[in-house]
Amino acid sequence: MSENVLVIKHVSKQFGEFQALADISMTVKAGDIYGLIGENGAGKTTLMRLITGLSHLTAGKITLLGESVGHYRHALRRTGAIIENPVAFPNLTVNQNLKLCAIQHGLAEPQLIPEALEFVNLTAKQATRASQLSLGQRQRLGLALAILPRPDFLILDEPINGLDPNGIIEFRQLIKRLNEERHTTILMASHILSELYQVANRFGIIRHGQLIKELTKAELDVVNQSGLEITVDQVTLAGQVLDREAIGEFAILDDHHLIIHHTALSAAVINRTLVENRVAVSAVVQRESSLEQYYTRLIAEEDQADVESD
Ligand SMILES: Nc1ncnc2c1ncn2[C@@H]1O[C@H](COP(=O)(O)OP(=O)(O)OP(=O)(O)O)[C@@H](O)[C@H]1O
Repeated sequence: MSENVLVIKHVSKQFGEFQALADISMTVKAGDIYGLIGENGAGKTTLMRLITGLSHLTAGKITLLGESVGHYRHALRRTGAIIENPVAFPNLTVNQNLKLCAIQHGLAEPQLIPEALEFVNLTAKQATRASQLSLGQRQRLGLALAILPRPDFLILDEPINGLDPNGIIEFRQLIKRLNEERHTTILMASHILSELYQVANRFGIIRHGQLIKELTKAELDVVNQSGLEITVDQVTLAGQVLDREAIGEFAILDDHHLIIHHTALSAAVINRTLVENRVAVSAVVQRESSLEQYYTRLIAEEDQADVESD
């Protein structure tokens, strides 16, 4: 697979007089879980509809799996999508829905249906009508339909909307497994930023139809000063030890605190390394990043800039 699964260049979308998307450029790389963030009406669904050819571009270019939108030959067959609502037919059973989907995609491999059912944990419900499933089960059926052809790329618009806490955790695990076990690249929009933070490795923030920020999870962690915060007696010496031992990326916060943003080592190993090198460590605390905090701050700054330019 080429390194870039999706390349969006200078894309705009106009509905009559209304500009829903303005000059969006972004790239989703193979293996990414790309989190798309934005308030209601920002343009996330519109962008997803353009990518899947459900709606036409006003300007710009979209390349999906090496093919240009409007000229897709194989790209859509290699892409699964849940946009707006799950697509199951309510009066058909779970199994019938999957069979119909297999026929629509021209899929002959008999193992694909049991495999998709098992993946989303719906095997026991295969004879149940879609209308009789719980919301969480319906969302999982939607996912089973989207992953049935074993797509390379998956587009999910608000997949966890309305799910209870257990449903959200289950869905998160499914997304991670798809990405890790099947190497599926995923573009996912969600308003539940704490969830998005836990699954995505890159984020794009859309506001009023414009992509105002794109950043990796690692960049977010640095901006938010999240990671392992360590309290020491001599911060300069501790910094030298971390450097010498190549512990990971870190920043000195003040005379007694430093924060390690990324490391492959456990807190216990880092603690021992510092102590063995004559640094007294009095606390090691994991500081969590908050995507929500970052997003709220960014939007407030943009709103302020808008007011000042008026
Ligand atoms: N077919 C259409 N005709 C006119 N305007 C539209 C159409 N589809 C979307 N819009 C407008 O485009 C803007 C972007 O809508 P979109 O559904 O993409 O937002 P969103 O970011 O997905 O929002 P939400 O988080 O509420 O799903 C909205 O102002 C919406 O009213």
